[in-house]
Amino acid sequence: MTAPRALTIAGSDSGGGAGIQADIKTFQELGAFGMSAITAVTVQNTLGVGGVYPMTPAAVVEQIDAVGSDIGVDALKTGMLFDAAIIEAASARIAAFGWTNVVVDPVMIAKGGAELLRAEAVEAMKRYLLPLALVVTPNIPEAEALAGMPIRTMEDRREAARRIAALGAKTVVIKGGHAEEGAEGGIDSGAIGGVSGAEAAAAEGGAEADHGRTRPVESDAAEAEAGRIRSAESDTAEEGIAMPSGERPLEGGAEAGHAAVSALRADRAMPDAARAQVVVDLVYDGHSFEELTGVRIPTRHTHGTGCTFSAAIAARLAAGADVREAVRTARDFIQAAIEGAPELNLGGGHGPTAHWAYRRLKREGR
Ligand SMILES: Nc1ncnc2c1ncn2[C@@H]1O[C@H](COP(=O)(O)OP(=O)(O)O)[C@@H](O)[C@H]1O
Ligand SMILES: Cc1ncc(COP(=O)(O)OP(=O)(O)O)c(N)n1
Repeated sequence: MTAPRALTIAGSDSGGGAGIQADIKTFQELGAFGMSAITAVTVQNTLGVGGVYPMTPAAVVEQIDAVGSDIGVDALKTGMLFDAAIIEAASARIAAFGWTNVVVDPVMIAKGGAELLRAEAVEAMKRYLLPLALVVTPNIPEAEALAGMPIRTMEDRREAARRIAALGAKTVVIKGGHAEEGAEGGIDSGAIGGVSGAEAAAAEGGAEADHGRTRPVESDAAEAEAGRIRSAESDTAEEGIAMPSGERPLEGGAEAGHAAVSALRADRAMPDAARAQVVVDLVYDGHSFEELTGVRIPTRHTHGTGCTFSAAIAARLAAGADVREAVRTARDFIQAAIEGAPELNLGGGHGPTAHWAYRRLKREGR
């Protein structure tokens, strides 16, 4: 019996908040032994990306082969892959090793605007990598690029998830960090608007941490029978908001955010301003949708959130969790990490998240 083994194929972030560094920290926090195949070295801090030095595809392959042939891999994630040649080479090795616990974070553009994937490489990602993905975790701009459509509403998000699943990914998680949930007309049909760093910074300090964390919004017929608010059992059925079994209002802290998340589950009629206080990740397994809702933390310290989220999924898969459990744990992990970010207080720009926060909450029994 070996320890859970997790590999990241991604870029290095000298600032330590994203990329390989975030992945290895996350693996460690969740009890997986972390390994890396570095695709590019970025010159990066909280203020942005100052340079990108890609590896050759052969060097990436050698790293993958070195760990795959000796140590072994229970789950892997991909992050910044930079160009089509690296995507094609890495995909070929993943397929050759027969690895199936594959989490693809289709990193394209850093929050500061730097290009981490060449635009022409999107086609290679769709062709070579997505068919190998057990889970793919695009943010909204990435989902737009992969699905080839704009995303303004939750129904758009569902359609984009269907299109991305059709490319071969078994589970699609369209993350909501870039969305202002239900800014118009509700979470199910409302427009999705970008949240700028400046807006987030302006709002910072407006709410303290929520320790209630992720509340799944199920879409399944059994839940409906149990008297949930609304449900959908499949892609074709009505999809909507339902209250998970045993659900109680969130407790303690971030009162406005709590109220928004609770209202979202209990009553679809709520002010737009309140809806903007939730963050929703949409999960699609090819059959049904699930919405994971959490309190939106008003902070600019979200550097590396996508890397951390996907690494947490991979770590849990490496330990034997199923996809559903892995994604939920990852959502809780990133929520805790963002809540803990202000205590780090690092850098003058978009600061990193606190990778140890989830473990600390667990240790405290929360
Ligand atoms: N302000 C926030 N408050 C709570 N969770 C957030 C916030 N911003 C992002 N997240 C969560 O972090 C994860 C990464 O989301 P996102 O920021 O959309 O990805 P990326 O870093 O790839 O752009 C998702 O689970 C999302 O729900
Ligand atoms: C080396 C490297 N890889 C990925 C990213 C992007 O990280 P992500 O979590 O998607 O979000 P931001 O860091 O851009 O906020 C990165 N910056 N560097």
